[in-house]
Amino acid sequence: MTDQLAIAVLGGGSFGTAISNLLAENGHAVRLWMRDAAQAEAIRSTRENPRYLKGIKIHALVEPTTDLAATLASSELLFVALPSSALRAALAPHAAQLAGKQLVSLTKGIEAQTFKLMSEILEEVAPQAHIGVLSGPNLAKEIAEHALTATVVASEDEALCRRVQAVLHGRTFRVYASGDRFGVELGGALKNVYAIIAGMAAALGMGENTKSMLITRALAEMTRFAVKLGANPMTFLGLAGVGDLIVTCSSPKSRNYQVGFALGEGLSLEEAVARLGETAEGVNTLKVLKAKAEELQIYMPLVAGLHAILFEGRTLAQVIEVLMRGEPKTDVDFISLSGF
Ligand SMILES: NC(=O)C1=CN([C@@H]2O[C@H](COP(=O)(O)OP(=O)(O)OC[C@H]3O[C@@H](n4cnc5c(N)ncnc54)[C@H](O)[C@@H]3O)[C@@H](O)[C@H]2O)C=CC1
Ligand SMILES: O=C(CO)COP(=O)(O)O
Repeated sequence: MTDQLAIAVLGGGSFGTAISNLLAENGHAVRLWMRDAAQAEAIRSTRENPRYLKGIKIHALVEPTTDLAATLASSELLFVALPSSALRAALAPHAAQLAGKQLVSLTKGIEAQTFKLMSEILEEVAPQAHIGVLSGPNLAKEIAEHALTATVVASEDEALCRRVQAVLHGRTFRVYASGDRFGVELGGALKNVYAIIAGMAAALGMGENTKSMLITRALAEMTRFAVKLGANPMTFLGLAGVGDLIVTCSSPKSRNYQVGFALGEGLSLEEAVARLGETAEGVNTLKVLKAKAEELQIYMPLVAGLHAILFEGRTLAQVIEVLMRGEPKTDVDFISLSGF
């Protein structure tokens, strides 16, 4: 073991499990908290998480647990990999135990009622904690299979960044640091929406020019939005911006892409989400992003188009017609909008 730091991962889904394994492979004992006792018992006895990460052996240093209070009390560094819809409700009752701890959000979503990012919720719930986020092109299954991967840890707290690098950086996983927590986190949340669009385009057999146009215009759109909210546009050229956008918009392993693909095959949104049976943050993010873009009057035609298809009864053909007929624009207008 490299040191005796007490580490926990909250959330027994595919990402929480994959990150726990990386920490354990680096020599750290990890408590992996999940709410489902049967799942914890299954992991303990079979050393696999078949529901969320089939076929991956779970390291002996990963200890599944269902006791959240004890896990928080005994850990100094906590990685939070809960769905965005669950994060606040899971942690708020335990706020007192989080003071002084290092909390790193792995969750790529936006809270529906408040438009808060997950690290902002952590900050609100635990104002005395040290807060960071981890984001990048990080498909859980590939991480678990030791595909060479890079990520970004972002925080104003340099000691937190250094500690996360120390415990997670490894033979197959590079951890870069950033001071732009907001930009890194926003990139991870926004790209999920565009992955749904990319999945639809793939199901409809659209060409490579179309896929490239979609990804590039998605980057322009999400950067324009982020700049308006005060983020540094340069962050969107990094791993947590264009890096994550590329992987999620081009891989059938992405759950958001899978939802889009199912929609493109003709399934309803409810059917597509039910068939997936895992977290696809982009559906909720689409709703809140559309409302926010309208409120702030930010031009986001791809977001508006997907929203029109999923929630306003428009057909794909109608939306494509509107998008392609829109007046010609400047290519990289979003950069010139920045104050950086
Ligand atoms: N899977 C991936 O490749 C990656 C996922 N993420 C992010 O990680 C977050 C978690 O996603 P996954 O692990 O992929 O999800 P998943 O769909 O694989 O698993 C979700 C887990 O959360 C648990 N859960 C749901 N509601 C809960 C609640 N109220 N209290 C406690 N546990 C609850 C489920 O039981 C399950 O264990 C998401 O925000 C996702 O965007 C980020 C990077 C990569
Ligand atoms: O964020 C991810 C990869 O970086 C995972 O994407 P999905 O949630 O769409 O599977």
